[in-house]
Amino acid sequence: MNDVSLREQSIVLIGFMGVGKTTIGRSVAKKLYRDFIDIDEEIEKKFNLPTPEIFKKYGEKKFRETEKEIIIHSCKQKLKIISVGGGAFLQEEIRKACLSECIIFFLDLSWDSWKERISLLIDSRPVLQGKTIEQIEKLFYERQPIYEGHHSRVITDNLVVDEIADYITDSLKTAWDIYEPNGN
Ligand SMILES: Nc1ncnc2c1ncn2[C@@H]1O[C@H](COP(=O)(O)OP(=O)(O)OP(=O)(O)O)[C@@H](O)[C@H]1O
Ligand SMILES: O=C(O)C1=C[C@@H](O)[C@@H](O)[C@H](O)C1
Ligand SMILES: [Mg+2]
Repeated sequence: MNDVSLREQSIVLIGFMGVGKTTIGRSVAKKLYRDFIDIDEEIEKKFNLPTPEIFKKYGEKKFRETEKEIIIHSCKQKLKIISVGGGAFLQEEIRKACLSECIIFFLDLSWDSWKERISLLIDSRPVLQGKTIEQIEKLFYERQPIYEGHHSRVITDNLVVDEIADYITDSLKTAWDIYEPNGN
Protein backbone atom coordinates (compact mmCIF):
# COMPACT_ATOMS: atom_id res chain seq x y z
CA MET A 1 0.00 0.00 0.00
CA ASN A 2 1.03 3.57 -0.63
CA ASP A 3 1.25 6.37 1.98
CA VAL A 4 -2.20 7.81 1.16
CA SER A 5 -4.53 7.88 4.19
CA LEU A 6 -7.65 5.68 4.20
CA ARG A 7 -9.87 8.78 3.94
CA GLU A 8 -8.01 9.93 0.83
CA GLN A 9 -7.98 6.61 -1.00
CA SER A 10 -10.11 6.45 -4.12
CA ILE A 11 -13.09 4.10 -4.21
CA VAL A 12 -13.50 1.65 -7.09
CA LEU A 13 -16.80 -0.06 -7.95
CA ILE A 14 -16.59 -3.43 -9.70
CA GLY A 15 -19.06 -6.09 -10.86
CA PHE A 16 -20.65 -7.59 -13.95
CA MET A 17 -21.88 -5.21 -16.66
CA GLY A 18 -25.19 -3.60 -15.77
CA VAL A 19 -25.09 -4.19 -12.01
CA GLY A 20 -25.16 -0.42 -11.51
CA LYS A 21 -21.52 0.70 -11.13
CA THR A 22 -21.96 3.90 -13.14
CA THR A 23 -25.33 4.87 -11.65
CA ILE A 24 -24.34 4.07 -8.06
CA GLY A 25 -20.81 5.52 -8.45
CA ARG A 26 -22.26 8.86 -9.56
CA SER A 27 -24.59 8.88 -6.53
CA VAL A 28 -21.80 7.97 -4.06
CA ALA A 29 -19.61 10.75 -5.51
CA LYS A 30 -22.39 13.30 -4.92
CA LYS A 31 -22.97 12.13 -1.36
CA LEU A 32 -19.24 12.32 -0.53
CA TYR A 33 -18.59 15.55 -2.54
CA ARG A 34 -15.97 13.75 -4.63
CA ASP A 35 -15.16 13.73 -8.34
CA PHE A 36 -16.59 10.80 -10.27
CA ILE A 37 -14.69 8.98 -13.00
CA ASP A 38 -16.51 6.51 -15.23
CA ILE A 39 -13.83 4.58 -17.09
CA ASP A 40 -16.12 3.64 -20.02
CA GLU A 41 -16.96 7.33 -20.48
CA GLU A 42 -13.25 8.22 -20.42
CA ILE A 43 -12.54 5.59 -23.10
CA GLU A 44 -15.43 6.91 -25.23
CA LYS A 45 -14.10 10.48 -24.86
CA LYS A 46 -10.64 9.37 -25.95
CA PHE A 47 -11.96 7.73 -29.14
CA ASN A 48 -14.82 10.22 -29.51
CA LEU A 49 -17.05 7.20 -30.21
CA PRO A 50 -19.61 5.11 -28.28
CA THR A 51 -18.31 1.75 -27.02
CA PRO A 52 -20.00 -0.45 -29.69
CA GLU A 53 -18.36 1.71 -32.40
CA ILE A 54 -14.94 1.43 -30.70
CA PHE A 55 -15.31 -2.38 -30.70
CA LYS A 56 -16.33 -2.34 -34.39
CA LYS A 57 -13.71 0.09 -35.65
CA TYR A 58 -10.66 -0.71 -33.47
CA GLY A 59 -11.49 -4.13 -31.95
CA GLU A 60 -11.84 -5.33 -28.35
CA LYS A 61 -8.04 -5.63 -27.92
CA LYS A 62 -7.52 -1.89 -28.47
CA PHE A 63 -10.48 -1.15 -26.14
CA ARG A 64 -8.90 -3.30 -23.40
CA GLU A 65 -5.46 -1.66 -23.83
CA THR A 66 -7.00 1.79 -23.46
CA GLU A 67 -9.10 0.62 -20.51
CA LYS A 68 -5.92 -0.57 -18.77
CA GLU A 69 -4.00 2.68 -19.40
CA ILE A 70 -6.85 4.84 -18.09
CA ILE A 71 -7.52 2.70 -14.99
CA ILE A 72 -3.84 2.43 -14.01
CA HIS A 73 -3.61 6.22 -14.25
CA SER A 74 -6.94 6.93 -12.49
CA CYS A 75 -6.49 4.57 -9.56
CA LYS A 76 -3.32 6.41 -8.51
CA GLN A 77 -5.32 9.59 -7.96
CA LYS A 78 -6.69 10.49 -4.54
CA LEU A 79 -10.30 11.11 -3.44
CA LYS A 80 -12.04 9.84 -6.59
CA ILE A 81 -15.04 7.58 -7.02
CA ILE A 82 -14.25 5.32 -9.96
CA SER A 83 -16.61 3.00 -11.83
CA VAL A 84 -14.78 0.53 -14.04
CA GLY A 85 -16.28 -1.45 -16.92
CA GLY A 86 -17.64 -4.93 -16.22
CA GLY A 87 -14.72 -6.58 -18.04
CA ALA A 88 -11.91 -4.47 -16.58
CA PHE A 89 -11.02 -7.02 -13.88
CA LEU A 90 -10.31 -9.64 -16.56
CA GLN A 91 -6.85 -8.02 -16.66
CA GLU A 92 -4.62 -9.01 -13.76
CA GLU A 93 -2.61 -5.77 -13.94
CA ILE A 94 -5.81 -3.77 -13.41
CA ARG A 95 -6.92 -5.97 -10.52
CA LYS A 96 -3.54 -5.62 -8.79
CA ALA A 97 -3.32 -1.86 -9.29
CA CYS A 98 -6.84 -1.22 -7.97
CA LEU A 99 -6.41 -3.56 -5.01
CA SER A 100 -3.17 -1.92 -3.91
CA GLU A 101 -4.18 1.72 -4.48
CA CYS A 102 -7.94 1.89 -3.77
CA ILE A 103 -10.85 0.61 -1.69
CA ILE A 104 -12.88 -1.78 -3.84
CA PHE A 105 -16.62 -2.39 -3.53
CA PHE A 106 -18.03 -5.38 -5.43
CA LEU A 107 -21.63 -4.83 -6.46
CA ASP A 108 -23.13 -8.30 -6.38
CA LEU A 109 -26.44 -8.87 -8.19
CA SER A 110 -27.99 -12.32 -8.67
CA TRP A 111 -28.50 -13.71 -12.17
CA ASP A 112 -32.28 -13.75 -11.65
CA SER A 113 -32.33 -10.02 -10.93
CA TRP A 114 -29.74 -9.22 -13.58
CA LYS A 115 -31.66 -10.89 -16.42
CA GLU A 116 -34.63 -8.56 -15.83
CA ARG A 117 -32.31 -5.68 -16.87
CA ILE A 118 -31.11 -7.07 -20.19
CA SER A 119 -33.24 -4.86 -22.43
CA LEU A 120 -31.66 -1.77 -20.80
CA LEU A 121 -28.20 -3.01 -21.65
CA ILE A 122 -28.11 -4.83 -24.95
CA ASP A 123 -27.72 -1.83 -27.33
CA SER A 124 -24.72 -0.35 -25.56
CA ARG A 125 -22.84 -3.49 -24.47
CA PRO A 126 -21.19 -5.17 -27.49
CA VAL A 127 -20.08 -8.14 -25.37
CA LEU A 128 -23.75 -9.13 -24.94
CA GLN A 129 -24.71 -8.71 -28.59
CA GLY A 130 -25.30 -11.80 -30.74
CA LYS A 131 -25.45 -14.08 -27.70
CA THR A 132 -28.33 -16.24 -26.54
CA ILE A 133 -29.60 -15.82 -22.97
CA GLU A 134 -27.93 -19.14 -22.11
CA GLN A 135 -24.58 -17.86 -23.43
CA ILE A 136 -24.97 -14.64 -21.43
CA GLU A 137 -25.80 -16.65 -18.29
CA LYS A 138 -22.64 -18.72 -18.86
CA LEU A 139 -20.58 -15.51 -19.22
CA PHE A 140 -22.19 -14.09 -16.06
CA TYR A 141 -21.06 -17.08 -13.98
CA GLU A 142 -17.65 -17.40 -15.71
CA ARG A 143 -16.92 -13.77 -14.86
CA GLN A 144 -17.77 -14.00 -11.12
CA PRO A 145 -14.26 -15.21 -10.03
CA ILE A 146 -12.62 -12.06 -11.44
CA TYR A 147 -14.54 -9.98 -8.89
CA GLU A 148 -13.26 -12.03 -5.92
CA GLY A 149 -10.55 -9.50 -5.13
CA HIS A 150 -12.38 -6.72 -3.29
CA HIS A 151 -12.57 -5.07 0.13
CA SER A 152 -16.36 -5.05 0.54
CA ARG A 153 -19.26 -6.87 -1.15
CA VAL A 154 -22.67 -5.27 -1.47
CA ILE A 155 -25.62 -7.53 -2.30
CA THR A 156 -27.77 -5.23 -4.42
CA ASP A 157 -30.85 -7.39 -5.15
CA ASN A 158 -34.11 -5.57 -4.35
CA LEU A 159 -32.33 -2.32 -3.42
CA VAL A 160 -32.77 0.99 -5.21
CA VAL A 161 -29.77 3.07 -6.27
CA ASP A 162 -30.03 5.48 -3.34
CA GLU A 163 -30.11 2.67 -0.77
CA ILE A 164 -26.97 1.08 -2.22
CA ALA A 165 -25.16 4.44 -2.39
CA ASP A 166 -26.14 5.14 1.23
CA TYR A 167 -24.88 1.72 2.31
CA ILE A 168 -21.50 2.38 0.65
CA THR A 169 -21.09 5.90 2.06
CA ASP A 170 -22.17 4.82 5.57
CA SER A 171 -19.76 1.88 5.62
CA LEU A 172 -16.91 4.11 4.43
CA LYS A 173 -17.64 6.71 7.11
CA THR A 174 -17.70 3.96 9.76
CA ALA A 175 -14.34 2.59 8.58
CA TRP A 176 -12.81 6.07 8.45
CA ASP A 177 -13.99 6.81 12.01
CA ILE A 178 -12.63 3.49 13.33
CA TYR A 179 -9.26 3.53 11.61
CA GLU A 180 -8.61 7.28 11.37
CA PRO A 181 -10.58 8.78 14.29
CA ASN A 182 -8.64 12.04 14.16
CA GLY A 183 -9.49 12.56 10.50
CA ASN A 184 -6.04 11.79 9.11
N1 LIG B 1 -30.30 -0.78 -8.02
C1 LIG B 1 -30.84 -0.69 -9.23
N2 LIG B 1 -32.11 -1.03 -9.41
C2 LIG B 1 -32.69 -0.97 -10.63
N3 LIG B 1 -32.04 -0.58 -11.76
C3 LIG B 1 -30.77 -0.23 -11.65
C4 LIG B 1 -30.09 -0.27 -10.39
N4 LIG B 1 -28.81 0.10 -10.60
C5 LIG B 1 -28.70 0.37 -11.91
N5 LIG B 1 -29.87 0.18 -12.55
C6 LIG B 1 -30.15 0.36 -13.99
O1 LIG B 1 -29.41 -0.67 -14.67
C7 LIG B 1 -28.86 -0.16 -15.87
C8 LIG B 1 -27.37 -0.41 -15.87
O2 LIG B 1 -26.76 0.39 -14.86
P1 LIG B 1 -25.28 0.95 -15.03
O3 LIG B 1 -25.06 1.51 -16.38
O4 LIG B 1 -25.03 1.84 -13.86
O5 LIG B 1 -24.45 -0.40 -14.91
P2 LIG B 1 -22.87 -0.64 -14.94
O6 LIG B 1 -22.56 -1.59 -13.85
O7 LIG B 1 -22.16 0.68 -14.93
O8 LIG B 1 -22.64 -1.36 -16.33
P3 LIG B 1 -21.27 -1.48 -17.21
O9 LIG B 1 -20.39 -2.50 -16.55
O10 LIG B 1 -21.72 -2.01 -18.50
O11 LIG B 1 -20.66 -0.14 -17.28
C9 LIG B 1 -29.23 1.33 -15.93
O12 LIG B 1 -30.35 1.46 -16.78
C10 LIG B 1 -29.58 1.68 -14.50
O13 LIG B 1 -30.56 2.71 -14.41
O1 LIG C 1 -18.19 -6.47 -19.37
C1 LIG C 1 -17.60 -6.03 -20.38
O2 LIG C 1 -16.80 -6.72 -21.03
C2 LIG C 1 -17.85 -4.63 -20.77
C3 LIG C 1 -18.58 -3.82 -19.94
C4 LIG C 1 -18.84 -2.40 -20.22
O3 LIG C 1 -18.77 -1.66 -19.02
C5 LIG C 1 -17.84 -1.84 -21.23
O4 LIG C 1 -16.56 -1.68 -20.63
C6 LIG C 1 -17.74 -2.73 -22.43
O5 LIG C 1 -19.01 -2.78 -23.04
C7 LIG C 1 -17.26 -4.14 -22.05
MG1 LIG D 1 -20.85 1.56 -16.27
